[in-house]
Amino acid sequence: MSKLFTFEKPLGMRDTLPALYEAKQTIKKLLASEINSWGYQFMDTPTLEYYDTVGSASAILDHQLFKLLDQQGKTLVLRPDMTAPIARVAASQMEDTAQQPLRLAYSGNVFRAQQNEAGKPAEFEQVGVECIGDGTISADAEMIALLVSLLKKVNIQPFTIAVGHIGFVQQLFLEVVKTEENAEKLGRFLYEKNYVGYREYVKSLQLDSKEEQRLLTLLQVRGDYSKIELAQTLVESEEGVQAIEELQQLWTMLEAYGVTEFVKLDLNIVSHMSYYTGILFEVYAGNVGAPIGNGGRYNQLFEKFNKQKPATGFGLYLDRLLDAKGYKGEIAPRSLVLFSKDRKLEAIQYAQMKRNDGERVVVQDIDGLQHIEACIQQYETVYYFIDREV
Ligand SMILES: N[C@@H](Cc1c[nH]c[nH+]1)C(=O)O
Repeated sequence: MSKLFTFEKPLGMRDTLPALYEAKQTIKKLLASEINSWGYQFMDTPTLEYYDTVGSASAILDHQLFKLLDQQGKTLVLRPDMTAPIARVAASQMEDTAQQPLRLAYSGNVFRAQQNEAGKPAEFEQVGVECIGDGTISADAEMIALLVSLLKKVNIQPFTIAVGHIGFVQQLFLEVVKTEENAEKLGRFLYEKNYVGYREYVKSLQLDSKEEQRLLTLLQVRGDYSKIELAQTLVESEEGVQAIEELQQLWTMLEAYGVTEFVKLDLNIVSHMSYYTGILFEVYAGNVGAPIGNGGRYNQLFEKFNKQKPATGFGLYLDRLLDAKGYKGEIAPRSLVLFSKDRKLEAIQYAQMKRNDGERVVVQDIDGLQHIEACIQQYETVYYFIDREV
């Protein structure tokens, strides 16, 4: 085995060096305090879950799961998202009716295997919330309003939240192409944001021109809220009409929150998570090409845990959030107390006093330094406790 190989990391795994670590901590603190102030409570779940329960409930493609065996031969997965584990806990250990709806939050690493060196991480941190047990549109609106609050808090400018409705898209597809299979194919093009492929596929279906036009017009239902009128012309079924009504109610709530300037309508959104059932959304910010966060309503996930509970939530991708902020990798300043052995006591006591005042202080024996000048330059302030000439 070559020596180089020993230093390589598995595909998609990354180290976090101090500057990035500190930047993440700072952002997480801001997010957590805002999330707390909306009454959400943070919790944690294990990194490993059973494949049969959480693994299959999480709605991530099977080949993206990291699988391993425990001592009993049961298949485990590294959690590919936080929503399914939290649903497992909520379904089995948080049943107290007085506490419903549950407002839970998390900050944790999730794992999704990558197939090639596309530079995509296979382990990444998400900060998110879940509102469990509330089926009202008010809960959907709360998600979007909370997101706006968080993005303002961490000072990300500009940002947009694109809001769609997976029920609407599915209904339209079923009304026109009739079979689940064809509907799924259409959905896959939208999920990949491959609009050219979608158009070509629609044409290949050889529908009558009115029906073809319905599917093609869907691509135009993206932009400001007035596009809802176009959406209204596309569906006939009760479920389709209900989806439109839900979006209308949502906008009324978003107006009440005063956040509509940050929101646009996008009925082309189809998520990578298959558990969404209603309103869903994606957050875009800065120059980052992929969404920095996403979420939506998932009213059927709890069936996997033998419960009936409506729920909604979202997750923010911490790395992408930092990218959007144009993070420069600066490290918070530290001071240096440099001492020679004869003055060690003085140095240690001085450093302790400074630490008590909230300063970040390194205490360093000068004999332990190979490059004194270079070291000193790393610090904003240097306190000398040295008798001899430096
Ligand atoms: N777990 C979802 C985000 C989400 C949280 N709640 C609802 N959706 C994801 O990783 O994409």
